Amino acid sequence: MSALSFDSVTIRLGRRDILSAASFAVREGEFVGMLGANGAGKTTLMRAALGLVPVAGGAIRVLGAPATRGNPAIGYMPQNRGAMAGLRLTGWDVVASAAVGRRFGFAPLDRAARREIDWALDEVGARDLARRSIGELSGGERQRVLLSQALLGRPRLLLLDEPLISLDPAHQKSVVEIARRVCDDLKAAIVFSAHELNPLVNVIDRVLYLGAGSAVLGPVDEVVTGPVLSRLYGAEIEVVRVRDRWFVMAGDVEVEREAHRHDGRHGPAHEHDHGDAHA
Ligand SMILES: Nc1ncnc2c1ncn2[C@@H]1O[C@H](COP(=O)(O)OP(=O)(O)OP(=O)(O)O)[C@@H](O)[C@H]1O
Repeated sequence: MSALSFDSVTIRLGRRDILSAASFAVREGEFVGMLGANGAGKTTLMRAALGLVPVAGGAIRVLGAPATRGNPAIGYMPQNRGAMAGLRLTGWDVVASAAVGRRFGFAPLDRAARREIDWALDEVGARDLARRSIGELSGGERQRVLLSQALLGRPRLLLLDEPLISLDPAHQKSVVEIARRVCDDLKAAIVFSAHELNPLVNVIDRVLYLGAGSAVLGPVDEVVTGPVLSRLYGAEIEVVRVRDRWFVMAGDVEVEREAHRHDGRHGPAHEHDHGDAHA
């Protein structure tokens, strides 16, 4: 059984096919890095797995069952673009708000629920951080707290939407390493979207690349190649590897780096800030 499978899935938004008869299967317990140009459909793919975006054709299955809303087997960390900067709630309260809303009705948290929240915070090394207000944490610290929110209920599939946004390299490294540890500890499959391969390349099991309506999943050295990426980007791409760093080049432009630079990541929250961490 796969953790997440897309079987000939077409997703149409407006007049555009974001995915066009795309097929791939994420194995149970594997860590998949998801890449693709801005607008390739990474967020849409996650929202479709959550049952929030209808498919125009094909079938999505999560752990063998059709994708539906509110699936407790999925932990979801939506994109966060800084909307929490002014928030005075503690990290613990933010994580608890998911527990209250999602799994325990609106009753006060009982001891088991509180233990689960503490466990999730420990899992990402954020129990102490969570005593502080979420608005005063650094971007990397905040991402760890938000990641713990997605762990409540010990899901078998984690969908993490761009956890590295706006983080410096040191924080990127710590978030990626924590995700790897969570993957191993929980034996959960992870789909982790990102704009650049390099922060992920040494920890992921396989890579899922989106583009031109297609999705290609496989080992990094089979997917991140000139021919495959030229098809997905619809442009002549050359992949250059220097020791353990990968450079995806269109002529003399480094594609992933340019996309990141021009996508307004450092500005205020925008339409992607769905603000809803519930599956
Ligand atoms: N409700 C909608 N109606 C029409 N088009 C939409 C809708 N939602 C998203 N889109 C478009 O679908 C495409 C895929 O968007 P999506 O957010 O999934 O891409 P992404 O790969 O996550 O991009 P980014 O890397 O910029 O976050 C984009 O062109 C987006 O503008």
